[in-house]
This record gives sequence, C-alpha cells and structure tokens, in this order.
Amino acid sequence: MFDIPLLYYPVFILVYLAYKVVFPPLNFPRNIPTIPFYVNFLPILFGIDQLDVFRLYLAEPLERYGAVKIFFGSRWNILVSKPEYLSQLFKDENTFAKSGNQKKIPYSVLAAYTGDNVISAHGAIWRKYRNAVTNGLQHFDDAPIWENTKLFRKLLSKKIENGNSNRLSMVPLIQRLALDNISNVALGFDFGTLKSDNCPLHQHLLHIKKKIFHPFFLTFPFFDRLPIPSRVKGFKEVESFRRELVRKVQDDLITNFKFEQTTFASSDLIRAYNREELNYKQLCDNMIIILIAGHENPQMALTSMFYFLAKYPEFQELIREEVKGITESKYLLELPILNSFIYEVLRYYPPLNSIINRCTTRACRLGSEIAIPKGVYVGYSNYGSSHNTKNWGEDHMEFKPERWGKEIESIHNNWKYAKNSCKITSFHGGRRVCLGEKLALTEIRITITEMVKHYKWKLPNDWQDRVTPAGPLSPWALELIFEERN
Ligand code: HEM
Repeated sequence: MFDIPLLYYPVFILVYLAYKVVFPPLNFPRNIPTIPFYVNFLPILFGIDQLDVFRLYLAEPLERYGAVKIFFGSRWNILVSKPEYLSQLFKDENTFAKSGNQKKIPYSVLAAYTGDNVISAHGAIWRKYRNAVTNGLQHFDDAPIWENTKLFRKLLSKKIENGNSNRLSMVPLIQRLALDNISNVALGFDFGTLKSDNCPLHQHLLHIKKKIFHPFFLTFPFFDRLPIPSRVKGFKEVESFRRELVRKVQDDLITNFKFEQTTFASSDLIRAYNREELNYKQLCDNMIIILIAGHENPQMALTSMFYFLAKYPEFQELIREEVKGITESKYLLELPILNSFIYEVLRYYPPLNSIINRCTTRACRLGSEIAIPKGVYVGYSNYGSSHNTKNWGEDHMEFKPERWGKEIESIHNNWKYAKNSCKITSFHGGRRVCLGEKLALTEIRITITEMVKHYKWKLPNDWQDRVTPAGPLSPWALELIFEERN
C-alpha cells in the first residue's frame, strides 16, 4: 500500500466530480448523442434563452435520434421526443416509474416545497392522491374565472391610469390572475391578489420562489446539502409558506358551514385527511401542488397567449368577432378561431419545455434499439415533440393556427389525435394525463374572450423578443402596450 498525501484529496474529489459531470456514465446507451454538459450554463453566461440552446444543441440530435443524453439536476439523464418512445414512456409506468423531486433530490429546497404529491408519486400512493383530487379538478364552477377576469381588467385599467402609461409589465399581473383563479376554483379560498397590491400570502410566495428557482441550485441541487445560510433560511421559509397556505384553506373551509357540500379538490383532500387516508404532510404536499401546477402552468400559457395575440394582432380582431355576445364557457368551446389559436400557442410554446421525472426500475429498451440500465432518469421534451419535421412537417416553426383545421369538430379531433399519438405532449397523456387541462383551457378561453372585447394590445418596439432562460417556457419579462376599446 502507498500513502497518498492528504493534500491531494481535494484534487481527487474535484477530478471525480468533473468526471461525473462532463461525461455520461459508461453504462449509458452509446447509440444516442450526448448533449455537452455545459449547455445548462449558456443562458447564465451568455444571456441566451432556452430556445437558443434548443436550436443550437438539441434540435438536430432529437429530430434524428428521438432521444439524447443530457446533464440536468446533478445527474445524467435521457431525454426523449420521438412519439414511439414517448408512448412507451407514458404507458409502461412500472418500468419508467414516476420519481419526482422527493426521490430524485430529496435534500433540496425544491423538494421541500413540492413534497410527495399527485404529480410525482407512483403506484398505490399516486392512486390514493389522484382519487382525492380528480373530482374537484374535473367538475368545477367557472363563475369565479369570469369574475376574476373582470377584476383583472379593472387592475389593468387602474395601472394604466396611475402610471400615466399604457405600457405594462405582464408577468406579475398574469400571475395574480392565475393565483386567484386556482385558489377560487380548486382550493376553496380567495388568494385575493387581484383586489390588493400587497396580499401577504402573495408576497411570501414571490419571496420563496426566488430561492427555489435559482438557476444554480436547480442545476446543482447537491449544494442544498451544505449549510449555506441563505439555503438554510430557504428551507424554513418554504415550510412556513406551506403551513400558512394549508391553514388558510382549512380555516376558510371549516368556517364554511356548508363544508360537507363543497366539492373543491381541497375539500376532498381534507375529507381524505379526516378519514386518516392521508397524513398531514401528504395533505400539505397535495394542496401545495394544486397551487403550484394550478397557477404556474396557466400563467405561462396565458403569457404566451397574450404574446402571440400581440405578435399576430389580426387574431385579436378575428376572435373578437367570434366571441361577440358570448358570456358562457360552453359556447366558447364551439369557436374555431379561438380554439385553433389556443392549440397552436400550446404547440408552439408548451409551458413545460421538458420534464425529467421518471426512473427506470429495471434494465430495459426504449424502442428496440436503446438499451437503458436500471436507475436512470428518463424525461420528455415537449418542445422537441411539437417542433419536429416528422410530426409537424417542414413548417413546424411557423405559427399557423389553421394547421388544426377549419371546422370546430376537426380542430378538437386533431388536438385529441395529436395528444393520443404523442405528437403533442404539452399535457402529458395516458393514465397520467394532466388533471387540470380542462380547467386551464377554460381559464384561457375566458381570459382571451374578455380581453379582446375590451382592449387592443401590441408589443413595444424596444421589447426584446426572447423566452425564459430555463425551466417553464414563455416570453421573458413580457411587456405590452394597451389601448382600451370603446
Ligand atoms: C396550461 C396549463 C397546464 C399545463 C401545460 C400542464 C401540463 C401538465 C403536464 C405536462 C403534466 C404531466 C407532468 C409529468 O410528466 O410529471 C401535468 C400533470 C398534472 N397537472 Fe397539469 N398542466 C396545466 C395546468 C394544470 C392545472 C390548472 C392544474 C390544476 C391543479 C393541473 C394539475 C395537474 C395534475 C394534478 C397533474 C398530475 C396528473 C397525474 O399524474 O395523475 N395542471 N400537467
């Protein structure tokens, strides 16, 4: 045996870490391309956005091979975009088992925030959660959404009046609309952000989100294991926000003397907790995920809707004509231009660009050719499947609502077909299909309807047209210039 001087240990550790980061593990499939590990840092280093990264590094290999090796979240993963592979991923849940942050990075601030919930759980636990929340998310009263859109309009008009400018920063405003919608429709309380500029729960949420979605800690959650003071504080703040939210929901529902008749997703969660089918942590984890998925995804989608309506203003006029006199959601479902426009936006900018939260439970093959070892994280690229020549033709980079069809029946059928054949995976598909799709689409239809009736808007000439640098996908720091219609 020979002694290695202590001095060399840090060097060995660094070399080992670099080796783990720079190259995929040796047992990863060799017949698919490797995306350079540094692509994650390009938005931070060079100010480019996630679609620049996609165009430069992912588009061609994904189009050609349908799957690539990619470094993300402190590990190497496999990212898939080919419909056949996606369909296998979505169907064979026993092999590609859901494994969310609570398993992948249990030591992280992000995992402390989201916990073990209906989106990330697997097997019997997932079924228990899904049973509790399905009814409330599928059957809901859309009246609060109409009401909130009116409050949203009032807020816009007030901002324009007070600021002496009709140029508005849209992200915080849309977030307020999305938060009030999900809290009213699914959680059974009013977040109240549209009525007050300084709602304490909202301020708390904004504060912790900055900590959770820090690009460095998202790429290297491993550092959350270290006693870094800001991260230690982050854990405490996340916990206090979760408790505050659940207390608010419980207080509002319990003081509601008709609690037993309420059908919110949160009422069913509380009932499952009262029957001891869920423990307190599971109750919190699922309440919080309804809040997170229920406001962040529609927020991204709505931001993109506003953007595309500004970029192609002819659709503001066409949709305005279509929605004239309509005040009920069921009639909005029948409008071809409105619905094909929405589907095209969801294809063009899928709010969740890529999702990596499945882990192989055994060595297996993706298709007949890609051999994957046990314990590997496999995810899917929504942008990759909806921007792909094989799936969408040579014009997939063009924004063309008419690609969905002319008649409303064929438009909805084409949307269903694209989902069933995994050519569009913006809402996942199969058994684990998004439970909030109906709610989100209702919210989007109502918001567009009310907005085009009362405003015209356009992009400022000096606004930089780019998308978010990483994570959820939508126009970055969207600003719009509004004009009220008479
Ligand atoms: C435009 C808006 C939305 C988009 C694009 C979207 C997208 C998705 C996607 C891609 C998944 C699968 C995630 C995965 O693979 O792990 C999912 C699952 C889910 N979403 Fe949504 N979502 C949206 C809105 C909502 C809303 C408003 C809710 C309401 C709370 C919601 C609740 C859920 C739930 C509960 C699941 C888990 C389903 C399961 O695994 O059983 N989503 N969503």
